[in-house]
Amino acid sequence: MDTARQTLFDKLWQRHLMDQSADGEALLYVDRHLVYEVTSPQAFEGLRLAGRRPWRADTVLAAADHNVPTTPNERRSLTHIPDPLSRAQVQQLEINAREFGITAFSLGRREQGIIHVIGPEQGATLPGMTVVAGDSHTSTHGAFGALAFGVGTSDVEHVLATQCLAMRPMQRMLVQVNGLLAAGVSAKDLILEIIRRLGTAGGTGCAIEFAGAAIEALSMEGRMTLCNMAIEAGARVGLVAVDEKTIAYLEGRPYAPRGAQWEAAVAYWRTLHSDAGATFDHSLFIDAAAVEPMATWGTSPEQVLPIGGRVPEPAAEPDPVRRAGIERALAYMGLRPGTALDGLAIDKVFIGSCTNARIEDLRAAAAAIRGRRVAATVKQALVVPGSGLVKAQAEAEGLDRLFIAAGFEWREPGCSMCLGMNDDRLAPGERCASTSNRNFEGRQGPGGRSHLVSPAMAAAAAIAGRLVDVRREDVRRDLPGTPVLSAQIH
Ligand SMILES: CC(C)[C@H](C(=O)O)[C@@H](O)C(=O)O
Ligand code: SF4
Repeated sequence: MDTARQTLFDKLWQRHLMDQSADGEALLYVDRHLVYEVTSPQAFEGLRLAGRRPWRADTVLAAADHNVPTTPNERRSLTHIPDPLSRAQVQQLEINAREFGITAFSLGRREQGIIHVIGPEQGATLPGMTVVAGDSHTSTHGAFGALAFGVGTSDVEHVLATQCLAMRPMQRMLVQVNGLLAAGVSAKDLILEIIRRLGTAGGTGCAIEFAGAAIEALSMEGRMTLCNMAIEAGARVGLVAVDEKTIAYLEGRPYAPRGAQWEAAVAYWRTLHSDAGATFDHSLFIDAAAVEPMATWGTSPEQVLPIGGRVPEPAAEPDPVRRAGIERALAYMGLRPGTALDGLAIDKVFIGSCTNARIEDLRAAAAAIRGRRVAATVKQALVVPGSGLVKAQAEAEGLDRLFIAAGFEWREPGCSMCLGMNDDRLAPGERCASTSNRNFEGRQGPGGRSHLVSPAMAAAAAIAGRLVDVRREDVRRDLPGTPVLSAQIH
C-alpha cells in the first residue's frame, strides 16, 4: 500500500491491526467499549460462566438508555419500569458493572443518558480510537476521527474478554459536500439527502468519510448527527477528519488526557485525516447549497424528500419491487400518492435520540418555537435530552422553560420515543414528526407513523400541528400557535 497517501480509514485500521489471515479477516484492538442494558446481559453472563473477567475494565463505560423511563426523576427508579424484561435488564447492568468493576452511569446518576451522547461528552470517545458497542449507531463516534462501529452480543462478550475483535476490511467511500448549507438547513437534512441519493444499501460494506467545506463548517454535534445516520445508508462506519473543532470540543472533558499526554495526543490527532490524493473506492459529491429541509414520507430513511415535495405515485415507478415497496409504505403511512408533505397534520412530536438530542439540537428546536405554543391538535410534544449533562446545560440556558411554556414536555434522558422499548410510544395510526433516525414500521410503537425531520423542523411542526417548511416566513406569523408572553419564558 502507498503509505504516503492513506485515507483516514486506512490510518485507523492499520494502527489497530493485530493480525490478518490470508482470507483477509483481521483482528483489531479495541480502545473503548460502550455497553448498555439491552445487548450486554448475555455477554456478561458468558464471562461469568467461563470464569473470565474483562481484559481491561477501564476501557468499558456502561449506561442505561433504551429501557429507562423518561418521566420526572422521582418516577425513575427500577420500580417505575413496568415491563419485567426491561426492568431486569436495567437492574442487571448495574449488577454486572459492580461485579466486573465497570463505571456505569445508571439510573439516578447525573451523567446517565444515551451511550452515543455520553461517550463524546465524557471525552471517552477520542480521535484515533477504535470504539465499539453492541448498537448499530456506534458509527456516531466516527465524528471524532475514531473508527467506531456496532457489534453483536457475542462480539460484546468477545471484546470484554479479549479487547479484540475479528473484522473484515471495509471499502472506503468519500462523501464530499462542497459549499455551505443554507439557513434553516441542518446536518440532519444533509444526511437525509445523502441517504436519499445513496439509498439504504448504498454504503454497504463501506466506511463513509464525510468531507468538504460544509462538513468543516459543521459543529461536532452536527458531525455526530451525520455519522450517526451513516448506518442508515448501509455503512458500518462514518468518519470525519480531526480539526481544531474536534480538539476544542474534547479539551478538559473528564476522560480526555491532560498535560503532556494531552499535548502528545493532540499532535497525533492532527495526523488523522485522509492524505491529499488518497484514493477511495466510491465517491459521492454534493452541493450543500442545494440541500433543503427534508422529511421522510415512508417506512425507510431513503423514502425521503425535501419538505416541498409530494408523496410519490407508485404508478410512476418502473421497477416492480420498488413500486410494491412504495405501495406498502403508503398504505402503512396512511398517505395518498401526490399528497404534499408540507401541511401534513401530525399527532405527536419527538425531539430526542442519539441523532438529535445534544445541546445544539435543543437550541435549534427552541429557536424555531419563537415564542409560540404547541398547536392544540398535537397530543404530545416531547423534548428528551440525550444525557443528564445536556439536560443541565439546557436548563442553565433556560431552554427548559421555553419548551415548557410552549407546551412541550421536558423529560429525563434516554432513548425514549426513538423506539418502542419503553413507555414513550405512538399509538396505532398516530403520526409523529421525529428527530430520530429510523422510521421503520412499528419503530415508535405498533402502527405508529414516523416522519424523520431535523430538530428545527420538529419544533416548527409542533407549533403548526403539521409538517411545515421551517424556512417559510408564515411559520413565524400565521400559524395556529398562540404567542407565549415573554414573562412566561423568563
Ligand atoms: C437495540 C439496539 C440493538 C438497536 C441498534 O442496534 O441500533 C437500537 O439502538 C436501534 O436504534 O435500533
Ligand atoms: S436513541 Fe434510538 S437509535 Fe439511538 S441508541 Fe437509542 S434506540 Fe438506538
